[in-house]
Amino acid sequence: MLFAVTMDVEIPHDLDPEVREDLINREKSYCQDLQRKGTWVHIWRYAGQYANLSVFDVADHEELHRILWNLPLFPYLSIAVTPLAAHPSALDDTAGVAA
Ligand SMILES: O=C(O)CC1=CCC(=O)O1
Repeated sequence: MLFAVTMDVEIPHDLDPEVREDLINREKSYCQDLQRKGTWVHIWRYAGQYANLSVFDVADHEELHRILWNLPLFPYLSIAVTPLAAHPSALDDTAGVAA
C-alpha cells in the first residue's frame, strides 16, 4: 500500500543545539535505513519550507503508523497522510500499486 505523507517540522528554537543535532542525525539514519529497505520510497523537500513530502510503501496502516510514531522527530512533526491509488494514465507500473 502506498501513502503520501506530508511532514511539517517545528523544532522549538530554544531546544539545546546538541539535542537538535542528535535528533536530526537520528532522523536521517532512520529515514535512510527505510529507503534502503524500499519502504520509504520518496522524500522531497517542499521548496522554501521546513517540510517534506514522502511516499511510503507498507503492508498496512499499522506498519505506517509504527514507522511514523517511531520517527525521532515525531514530537516536532505535524503529519498528514493520504492513501494513494494507481492513476489509469500512468505509463509506469508503479511498485506496490494494484491496477
Ligand atoms: O527534514 C525533514 O523534512 C524531516 C525529515 C524526515 C526524514 C529526514 O531525514 O528528515
